[in-house]
Order: sequence, then C-alpha cells, then structure tokens
Amino acid sequence: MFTLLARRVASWCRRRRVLLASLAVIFMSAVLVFLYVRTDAVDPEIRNSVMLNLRELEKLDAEWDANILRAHTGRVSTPLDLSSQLPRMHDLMARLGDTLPLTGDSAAQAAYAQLREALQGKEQLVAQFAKHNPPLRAALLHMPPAVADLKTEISGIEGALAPGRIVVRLDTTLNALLTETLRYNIAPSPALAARIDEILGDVAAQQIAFSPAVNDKMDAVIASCRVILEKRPLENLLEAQIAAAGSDTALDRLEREFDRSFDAVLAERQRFRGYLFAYSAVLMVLLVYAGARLRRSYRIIGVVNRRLQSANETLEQRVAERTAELEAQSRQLERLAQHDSLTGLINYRQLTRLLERALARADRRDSVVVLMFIDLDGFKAVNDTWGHAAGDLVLQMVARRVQARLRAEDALARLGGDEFVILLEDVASEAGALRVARLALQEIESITEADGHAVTISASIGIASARGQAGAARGQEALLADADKAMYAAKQAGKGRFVVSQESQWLGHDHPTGLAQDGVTHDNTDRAANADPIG
Ligand SMILES: Nc1nc2c(ncn2[C@@H]2O[C@H](COP(=O)(O)OP(=O)(O)OP(=O)(O)O)[C@@H](O)[C@H]2O)c(=O)[nH]1
Repeated sequence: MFTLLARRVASWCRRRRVLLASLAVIFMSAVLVFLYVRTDAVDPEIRNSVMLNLRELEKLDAEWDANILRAHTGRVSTPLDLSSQLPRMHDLMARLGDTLPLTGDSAAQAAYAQLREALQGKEQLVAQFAKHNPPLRAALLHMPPAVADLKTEISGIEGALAPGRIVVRLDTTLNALLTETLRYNIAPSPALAARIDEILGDVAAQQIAFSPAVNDKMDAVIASCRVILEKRPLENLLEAQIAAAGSDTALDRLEREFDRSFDAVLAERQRFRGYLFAYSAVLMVLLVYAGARLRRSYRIIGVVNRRLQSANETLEQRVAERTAELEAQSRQLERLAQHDSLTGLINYRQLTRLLERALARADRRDSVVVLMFIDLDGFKAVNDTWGHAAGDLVLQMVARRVQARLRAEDALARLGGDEFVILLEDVASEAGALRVARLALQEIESITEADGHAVTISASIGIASARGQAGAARGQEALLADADKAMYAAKQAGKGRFVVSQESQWLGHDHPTGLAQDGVTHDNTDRAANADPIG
C-alpha cells in the first residue's frame, strides 16, 4: 500500500518536476521579500520626535498645573488663561497618535489611551474649576477690606448711635468672622463651616441696631462669606480631582512604554536581519549547489556528446570501410560476371555487350565489325592424356598468346570449354581480318608443351563480318551464328584452318573471296604471308 503510494508520489513528482521547481523558486522569493520587509530600517528620528513631543507635553501639563495653582491663589483671573495650553496639547496628542502605530505595541497604545483619557478628564475638571474660581476669588478679595470698612463704619458715627455693647460685640464677631473665614479658606472643614454659619447668624442678628447703609455692607460681607463657604470646598475638590486625573503619571507611563516598545521594534528588526542573513546564506549554498549540478550535467552532456561523436565517427569509418568492401566485392562480382575465371578473358555475356556496342558504332560510322569463332582442335586429347590441369594450362596459354597479338581496342573472349571469340572493330579489309586469323592460328599451334608434357593442338576458326547499318540490322546473334557456322565449316574442312562466312560484309569492292555458297576456306599453308596483326 505504502510502496504503491510512494511510487505514485514519485511518478507525480517526476512529471511535475518543473512545476515544483517553479513553485519552490516562488516560495523562496516570497520568503526573501517577507524577511526583507520585516528588516525595514526604523528612523531613529521618530524616537527623538516622540520624546520631544512627550517632553513638551509634560512641560505644558506642568504649566497648566501652575496656572491652576495661580488661579487658586488668585493670580490668574480669566478662564482663558487656564486653557491657553490646550490647542498645543491637542496638536501634540494628535502627533503622538500618528507616530505610535509604528511600534504596534498594545501596551504603548494602552498608555496613550490612558493619557488621552486623563487629559480629557482634566480638561473637563479645569473647565468646572474655571467656572467656580472667579466668584470665590472675588469673595476672597472682597471680604477682608469689606470687614475692615464695616469695622471702621461701626467705630465711627454708626457706633456712636448704636448701643456700645452691641458695637463691641459686632466688632468682635466681625473679627471672628474674618479669622474663621480665612482659616476656612485655607483648610475648610464642616465644623469650621458650622462655626462660620453661627457667626454669620450672629452678625445678621445685630443688623437691626444699624443703619440700612451699614446693613447693606453687612449683607455684602455675609454674601461673600457664603460664597467662600460654598465654593472653597468645591474648588478644593476639583483641584483634588485634577491632581487625581494623573496626567503626569500617564505621561511617564507612555514615555516608558514607548521607549520599551521602540526598543522591541529595533530588536525585532535586528532579529529579522539575522534571519535574512541566514536565509541568504542558505540560498547562496543552494545556488552554488545548483550551479555545481548544472556544471556536472553540462560536463556529462559534453562527455556523452564526445562519445557519441566518436561513436559516430567510428560508425562512419566502419560504414565507409564496409561500403568500400562491398564496392570491391561488387566490382569483383561484376568482374566475375563479365570474365572467365580461368583465363581472365571476358565471357560470353560481356562479349555480347561489347558486340552490341561495336555494331552500333559500325552503324554510325559505316565501318566493319569482324567476329572470329575459335574452337581448339585436339584439346580433348590433352585432357585425356595429361589431365585437366594440363588442359587448363593450355587454355591459359591460348588466351595469353592470342591476346598478345591483338590491338588494345580488340577483344578476346572465352565462351567456355575450348571455345574462344575474337572481336575486331573498324576492320579496313577482309585481308586484314584474315591476317589476324592466321596469327591466332599460328599462336595456338605454337603451343607444344604444357606442364612439361608435349601437346599438339590447333584451331578451327569461323570468320564473319558485319558492315554499317545492314550489319547492325541483322544483329549480334546473326553475326555469332555466322561465325559459328563458319567455324563448323572449318572443322568439316579438316580443322587447323579458318573459314570466312558467306554472309560477311566488307567495305568497298573488297568482296568475299571464294565460293558464294560455302565461304572461303584457308588452311594454314598461307599463314606465313600474313604474320602481322591488322594495322
Ligand atoms: N582442362 C579443361 N578441359 C575442359 C574445360 N572445359 C571443357 N573441357 C574439355 O574440353 C574438351 C572439349 O571437347 P572437344 O571440343 O570435343 O575436344 P577436341 O579434342 O577439341 O575435339 P574437336 O573439337 O572435335 O576437335 C572436353 O574433353 C571437355 O571435357 C576446362 O575448363 N578445362
């Protein structure tokens, strides 16, 4: 089961090798790009700018707190002074909000959110503070001079008109009111509030003894006191809440978290730079390995190519040798097909070919072709007496000697057994042909010894000729038959002679000599007069 599965997977892999290689290259490139992106450098200026923003924010927050304190002590009178830092603080917060996503750190984001919340809370509290602070400030500013003024008033004409006891008491009560109210302003408490309330009741109870003008001043003092009683704890509470908003703590935390997350980002980039370096090294190794494999493949291909080339050359050489051998064999066969193996003369087949061409040429030139059919006489006796080898020797000697008497353009063929044929072209006259016949006869009869044995042979020669168009029209078979017939006639006439066929055709007035019916018989008695070959 597993083997089958493994085979299928292997076959699939082989078939999809190119696809897999492409996917691997794409995957490796994607990893490379990913690592490169993760190692993107962080601008250190960002850190500096964030830190500068935070510092400025801290400074503005501190100034804000100082303004609140100034308002507390009455040195800032308008609500506008309390919110003068806000536009710049909003701007800085927005800038920090843009920069912080760089770190992508949740703790830094949480610290930023906390700071924003703290500042928003503080802003709301300061707004309330700004609403309550002016009446309080006004009351505090009003009260001491108003009390002093009242005291002056009652110590003058008004005091003279009122009972002395009441004037003294009011003066004491006003002193107590001023003292207790100022104490309350510094450290408000319910007990002190109850005491001031009691004093105010006492002041109000003594109003009856004074004029309406004094009463108005007393009402104003009472009103300022009431404002202080109401607003002081409220302002203190708001100040406490402003302090508890924790903007400074949030700022510290954000600075800490940003620093830490920025370091973490740098460390991560550094880490990915390490990965990228290691990955690049692995890729380099793979590249070198692939290069080596490629080089090896090229080397193998080169070796295979050289071997193939060498094999090809060897094959070509063998083919050339074999072709040469076959051509030689073919030539040999051709030669064997055209020649007689014993004498080396052309055979009957080749003779007929030459004869055909010779007749065609004679046709064109109106020349004469002569054919001499030679059959040895007494050859059987040589065989019978001295054996076949001696006979062969005789046949070879006949071939050699007769051939030696012919021109290069003449042909001598052996038809088989003891039969030979001479083919002559462009024969000028019958006399010339007869001369050749005589010479052949002479050469044959000159053979008297073979292989150390005495032999006596002769030949019967039949001569036939064909001239020009008429000869060609009769054809080679007719000429051969004429020569054969003439040879037979020579045999009949007693052998050792030649007979010219009566069908022979010669040039001009050179007609066949002798009998028109039987042809001319020539014995060997006149051969001495015709010792030369045809000229
Ligand atoms: N040695 C040898 N003998 C051959 C060859 N071919 C044929 N013969 C022999 O040649 C002889 C030819 O016979 P004939 O032509 O009758 O012999 P002959 O004595 O010349 O008689 P006539 O032609 O009548 O004069 C035969 O004995 C054949 O066996 C050959 O290649 N070599």
